[in-house]
Amino acid sequence: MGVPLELRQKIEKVAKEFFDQPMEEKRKVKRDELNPMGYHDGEHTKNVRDWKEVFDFLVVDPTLIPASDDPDDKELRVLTNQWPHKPSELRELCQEYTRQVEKLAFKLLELISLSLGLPADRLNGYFKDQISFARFNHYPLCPAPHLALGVGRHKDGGALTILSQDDVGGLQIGRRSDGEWIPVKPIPDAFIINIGNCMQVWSNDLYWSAEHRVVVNSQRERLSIPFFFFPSHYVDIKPLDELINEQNPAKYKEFNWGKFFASRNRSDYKKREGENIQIDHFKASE
Ligand SMILES: O=C(O)CCC(=O)C(=O)O
Ligand SMILES: [Fe+2]
Repeated sequence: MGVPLELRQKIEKVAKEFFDQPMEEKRKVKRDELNPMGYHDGEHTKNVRDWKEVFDFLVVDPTLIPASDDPDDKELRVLTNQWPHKPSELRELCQEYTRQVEKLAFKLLELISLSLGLPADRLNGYFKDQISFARFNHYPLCPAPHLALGVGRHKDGGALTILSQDDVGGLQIGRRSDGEWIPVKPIPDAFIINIGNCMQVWSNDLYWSAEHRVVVNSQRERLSIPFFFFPSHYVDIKPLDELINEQNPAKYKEFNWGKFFASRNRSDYKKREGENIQIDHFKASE
């Protein structure tokens, strides 16, 4: 149940070719405030600009998400993919890649359910209208790496992230006990699996969403391809009933996934005042 190695090699190659094009070409699929899919060269994590450029594409096209993070706003927004003409094989490779990685994502979801003592398909229904997407991350050479980050510290929002990275390195994970940054060594042809916020909440902290960040360097540019496995927008996320009882009460209050996503996406897009929303906002009070 793996993703064919040849497909991974092909998608890495085509991602590099895409970023190697002149800015003029990449801007043709630039994302904007209404459509967050496509090319972007100035993401913000927690309001700090990242040293990278990205290309985002949905697994399901079109995908519906809430139009805003306002809980009273029932309006939905349609997201669609923006495919560049060049490289010409990019679109088909991206579609084949997400098909294959999605299978792996469901397999992992089922294994995690089993590991929690639940039926294998316990979580599958939450992904009926999944809003998953994949991303090419390109981290260019940075002349002053100590002054920048590829991606600032954050936790992934969804259920799982399936991350493919090249051999350059730069991903670091915050150790849970003391927060020390530990480099994640690239292992050839292996995926890195991140637990996201939704899984942490469903499992009532049995699974932990690790904080991570990406450092950059002045020697070699880097490419990574995360697949963000995200539930349907209308799913309300809370600790699973089967996992809580009087001795082990729910550690989180229920929250709506689509609204959480909309609020994170908004604050990722433009610098705005204050911190963006974190899972700790939904911690149940003791
Ligand atoms: O580039 C990486 O290794 C990780 C990127 C990341 O954390 C993200 O896109 O959420
Ligand atoms: Fe991440």
